[in-house]
Amino acid sequence: MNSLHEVHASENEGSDCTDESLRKEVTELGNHFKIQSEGLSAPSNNPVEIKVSDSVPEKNGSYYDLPATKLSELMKLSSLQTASTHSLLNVVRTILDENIEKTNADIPMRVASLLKFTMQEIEQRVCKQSENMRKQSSLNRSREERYQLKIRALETLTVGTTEENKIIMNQLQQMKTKKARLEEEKTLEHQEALRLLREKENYEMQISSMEQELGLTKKTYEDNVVQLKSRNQETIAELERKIMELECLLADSMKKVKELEDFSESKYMRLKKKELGYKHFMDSHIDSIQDLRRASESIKQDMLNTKRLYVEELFHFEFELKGLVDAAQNYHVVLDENRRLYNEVQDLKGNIRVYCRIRPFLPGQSKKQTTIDYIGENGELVVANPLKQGKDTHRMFKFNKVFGPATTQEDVFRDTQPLIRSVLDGYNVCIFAYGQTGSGKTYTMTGPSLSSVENWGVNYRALNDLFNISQSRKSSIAYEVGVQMVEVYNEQVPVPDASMYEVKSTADVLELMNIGLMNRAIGATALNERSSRSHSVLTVHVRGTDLETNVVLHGNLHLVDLAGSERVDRSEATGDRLREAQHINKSLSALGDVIFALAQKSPHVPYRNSKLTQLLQSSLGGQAKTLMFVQLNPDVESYSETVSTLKFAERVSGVELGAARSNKEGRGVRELTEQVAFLKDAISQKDEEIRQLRQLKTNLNGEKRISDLTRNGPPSSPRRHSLGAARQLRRTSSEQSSSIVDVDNTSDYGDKHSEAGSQQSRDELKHHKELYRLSQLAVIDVDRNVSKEIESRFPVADQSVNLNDDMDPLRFEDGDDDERLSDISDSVLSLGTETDGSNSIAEHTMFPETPKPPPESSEKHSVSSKLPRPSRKPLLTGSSLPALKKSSSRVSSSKKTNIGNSSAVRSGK
Ligand SMILES: Nc1ncnc2c1ncn2[C@@H]1O[C@H](COP(=O)(O)OP(=O)(O)OP(=O)(O)O)[C@@H](O)[C@H]1O
Repeated sequence: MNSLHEVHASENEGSDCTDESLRKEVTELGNHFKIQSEGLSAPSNNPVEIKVSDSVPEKNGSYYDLPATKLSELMKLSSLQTASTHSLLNVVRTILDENIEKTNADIPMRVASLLKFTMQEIEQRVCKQSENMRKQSSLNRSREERYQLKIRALETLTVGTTEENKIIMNQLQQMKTKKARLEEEKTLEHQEALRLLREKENYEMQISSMEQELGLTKKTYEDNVVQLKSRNQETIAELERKIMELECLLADSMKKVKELEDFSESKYMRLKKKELGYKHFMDSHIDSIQDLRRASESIKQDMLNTKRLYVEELFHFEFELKGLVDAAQNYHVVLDENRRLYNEVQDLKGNIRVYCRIRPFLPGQSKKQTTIDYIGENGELVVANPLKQGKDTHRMFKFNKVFGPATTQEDVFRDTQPLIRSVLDGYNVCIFAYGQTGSGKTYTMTGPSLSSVENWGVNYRALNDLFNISQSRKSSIAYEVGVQMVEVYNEQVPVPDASMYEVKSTADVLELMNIGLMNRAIGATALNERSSRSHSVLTVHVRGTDLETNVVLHGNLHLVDLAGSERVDRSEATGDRLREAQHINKSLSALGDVIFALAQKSPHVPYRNSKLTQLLQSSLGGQAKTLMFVQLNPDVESYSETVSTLKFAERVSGVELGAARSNKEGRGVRELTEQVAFLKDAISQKDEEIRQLRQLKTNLNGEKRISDLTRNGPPSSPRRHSLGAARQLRRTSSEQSSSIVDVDNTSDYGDKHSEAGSQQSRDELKHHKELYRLSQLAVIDVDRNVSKEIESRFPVADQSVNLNDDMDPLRFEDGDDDERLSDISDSVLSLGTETDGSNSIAEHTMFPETPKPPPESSEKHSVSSKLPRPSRKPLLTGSSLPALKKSSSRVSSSKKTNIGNSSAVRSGK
């Protein structure tokens, strides 16, 4: 090749310098390729190739065992630098293999494996590269040859024509370009070779670091081994020492066991001895225990006996205690029973019941001091004056019942109800409220307002109750309930002919009461804004007929709301109020006198002293059941009034009226009625005889008779005349919506009004009186109520008896003692007198006067009027209410103009 280059160089010498330099380059390139190809692809042929077997041991030797100096020598050898890659890699692989074999540690092994793997890879790549380069080199050689051929051909041609030279030059130029390209490729390959060399260096560095690591690991391992060995020796020494110790301990223990065995042996011996001692002791004590057990058994037995006795005792105590508890529990029952029995005794004795009610302080009076100190459950009441000190400041009273300030209207009525209901059994009942002004009489009797049922007072509740019960009993007893309301104002007595209103429903009752309330005289005083200035009497007449036996019963209920007593200095009354107060006080002191007389069982009871006592006469003196509500104002300023009221009430509670009797008319009455009918026939016969005699006398006397008639009026008795006059009065008052007292009856018993008549008339009168007395006595003998039956059979006689009944709305029956009878008649007389006097009879009735039946012939009157009979007042029904209101409002207006002085009545007198 060199020769070829030289040939080419010589051939090209002198042609031109460009060709020369080109040729040079081609030659250099060819040399380079040669060197390359020789170095890489044929190491064995390389003359400078290092024979590895020359310098390092073959497989039977070891790089590992080589000393460091030898290794550095090898590294310094220039032959290594020129050695083939394959040889070097073989060296690396050998070293690694050796390292792996020599070291046991895992990590160097793995690293070595990795290194080996990498080396294989490098080797493959290097081989591949070498192959490529060899191919390239052979390709280049073939190309070069072709080029040489071409160059020669071209040189040959150059010799030819210039043109050809030019062409060749062009071709040469092309070749130069190609050459430049090839040089570039060569540069690239060179760079690649450099890169590979660098990689190789890197790998070598890695290998050296790994070697270092391996060295370190080995060192550590060796250190560890040394440490372990020293530790092992220490442990062995320690164990040996411990074994020695344990052997010592074992020897000690053996010694101790021996000692313990000796000790336990001796102890066992001692215990054995003790056991024997105890056994003896036990044996000696068992006997004593047996004795004790026996003693305990007997004590136990004693205890059981004691216990049994104790239980029996307890049981006995329990029984007795139970009895006591029962007795204690029944205490209140017994108390109630006692109270009931006491009431029954009172009933039998006919005592006036007294209920005391204390009103609460009114709104605005809360700061006032109370006089009520104690209210007992059994009617005890203690009052005290908190303003006075001392031991006698407390006063105790006892009544049938005391209602405290918190008592409701319903509570009050509940305790009154049985009394009221007895009216339906034919008893006469009177309930009146007494107390100083403003103490709550109207509140108890009427209630503060009718708007709510809770406020209803005794009156409404009583009427409602009676009405309801009468309705519920209507299948067995047919009841007629009539109501009458009168008012006594300024000592003026009620109208005798006040009509009765038949109650058909509760609504009727309410309407009637409202009318009554509207008409009541009230006025404002310092003690009560709405002070009642009159005594109000609500009378309920009940007539019941037993539908089976035909027994008829009559009962009257009088509900009286008295005007309040008052100290005029406190009530600050003047003018009309003062006059009213005087009348009220006068009537109430008269009531006190009557009560005093009754309590003393005095033979004379001064009923006549006031119209009020006349009104209450039959309730206080008859055989009625009477209840008084004593109303108290708790205010300390009313202390003196309270005490005097309570004293009065105490006196009232001591009044014995006698056992009340039911007004039943049974078979006996009917028999008597027949007797009366017989008497009536006899009287008729006598009358007929008298008439005939009178006729005969008239015929005989002629002129004289006519003059007598002119002077003395028609041939009638003075009584008849009296009746006629009375009827005339009645008619007059009837026209003026008022009525007047028929004084007929007064001539029967008294002589104050007997007129001077003929002797004949006197005889006649005497005769009639005798007949009446006979019939009356007969009636009284059997049953006092028979008089009513008699009266019912003699319609004409009604007028005369009506007089008494109407005069005295509270009259239930005739008095049974002469004094009382005389009182009644006297009172009637007084009334009769008063009709002509300044004290006119006030007509406070709210009932319109019902027209009286036309007077019968004088003849008939003259006979039938000989016997009295009760009034047959026409009963109004619900449909009459408008008329009632009309009448009532008229009366009301008359009061407004001149209260208490009925002008109508006055004008009629
Ligand atoms: N139990 C009570 N509970 C609440 N307020 C009552 C009670 N009793 C009375 N009052 C009130 O006391 C005031 C006086 O009562 P009431 O008019 O009934 O007395 P009175 O005795 O009838 O008086 P007078 O004799 O002057 O007519 C009224 O305002 C009434 O509402």
